[in-house]
Amino acid sequence: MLLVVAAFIVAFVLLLYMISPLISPKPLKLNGSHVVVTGGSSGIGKCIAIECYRQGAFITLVARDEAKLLQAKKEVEKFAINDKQVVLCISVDVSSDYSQVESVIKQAQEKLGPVDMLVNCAGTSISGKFEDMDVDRFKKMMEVNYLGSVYPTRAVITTMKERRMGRIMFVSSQAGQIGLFGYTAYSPSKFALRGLAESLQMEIKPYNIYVTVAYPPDTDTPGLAEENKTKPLETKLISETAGVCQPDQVAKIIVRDAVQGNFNSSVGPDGYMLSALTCGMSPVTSITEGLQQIVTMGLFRTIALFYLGSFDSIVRRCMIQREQSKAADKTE
Ligand SMILES: NC(=O)C1=CN([C@@H]2O[C@H](COP(=O)(O)OP(=O)(O)OC[C@H]3O[C@@H](n4cnc5c(N)ncnc54)[C@H](OP(=O)(O)O)[C@@H]3O)[C@@H](O)[C@H]2O)C=CC1
Ligand SMILES: CCCCCCCCCCCCCCCC(=O)[C@@H](N)CO
Repeated sequence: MLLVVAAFIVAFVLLLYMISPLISPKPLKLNGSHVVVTGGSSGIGKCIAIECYRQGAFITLVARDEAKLLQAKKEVEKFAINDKQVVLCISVDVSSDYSQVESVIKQAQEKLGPVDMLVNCAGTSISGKFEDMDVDRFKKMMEVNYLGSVYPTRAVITTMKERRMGRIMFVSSQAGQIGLFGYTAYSPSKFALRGLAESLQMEIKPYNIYVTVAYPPDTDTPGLAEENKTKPLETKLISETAGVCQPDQVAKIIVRDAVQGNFNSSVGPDGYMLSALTCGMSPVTSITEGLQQIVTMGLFRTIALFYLGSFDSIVRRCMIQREQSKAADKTE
């Protein structure tokens, strides 16, 4: 009896692998392709641009500050692998006016050809306690991190569908998979990207366009340095769990996953567990990934309960400490 069940399971897994070419997309050739990177003048975005350039892509960097863009262009150009490659800079706010975003994308396509891969990396973060943050921060986060990804995507999608090819990448965050102390404004804007990505992927898969959502942990960038200036102690202690990564390493992983057309892109062992645990109804891009999710889900939930317990105790400890120091101040 046991043997029959085992034989069935083996046959089932073999069958899955036989149909796997139907699920796995064909890798994108970066050499000679046109990659647009929003937020390409700094941090993770700049490293993604460098990684694509090293593989022969033509790059459009999009951000607001022109001086920073020019500086980044120089850095990216050092990694040329042939003398035809070009780095184009475009200064625009991706979050404010759709018609502006549409027109700069059009300019970029006229100069470097249709966009093969769009990397939505422009974004910003703010942390703080819910009641301490200015209410307009909540709007700002949604505008930059969410609408700032909707607009460029909207501007490239029609041409991609006509060409029946392309890649769209959204840079979310581990804080887009789990809500944490201090991220009441930031996390929702990163969770929103997941909803957008899943819906869009279902629409454009028949057109051979693949969406990737990346969930990096804390990464050593100017953006993180800025965020750390006002980060609550609780947020710092909790985030330390997943450590700090280097942007070039994060970029390598993200670009590899986008090229392969993987829906999910995570960094490190915590990132891997978080992604398996929060896969929900997201699309699956390889049989191995699907099988891993099935097998590991219960185990990872068990581990997660311990993490959640330790996060709660960090929050409680910090609260008690604050109250004690407040009481001490009063008695002085
Ligand atoms: N660093 C980290 O710890 C993590 C970061 N992330 C996400 O990765 C992305 C990049 O982060 P990181 O490299 O740290 O950030 P940086 O602050 O170093 O870089 C942000 C980039 O986005 C651009 N940008 C910001 N706002 C706009 C806007 N409105 N319009 C156009 N461009 C804009 C900036 O240029 P300019 O200001 O000139 O416009 C800059 O090029 C963000 O979405 C962030 O949320 C996710 C997980 C961890
Ligand atoms: C099995 C379950 C495993 C659970 C592991 C949980 C680890 C949680 C750590 C969360 C770190 C959040 C980083 C946010 C980074 C970010 O987006 C900002 N720095 C942007 O600047």
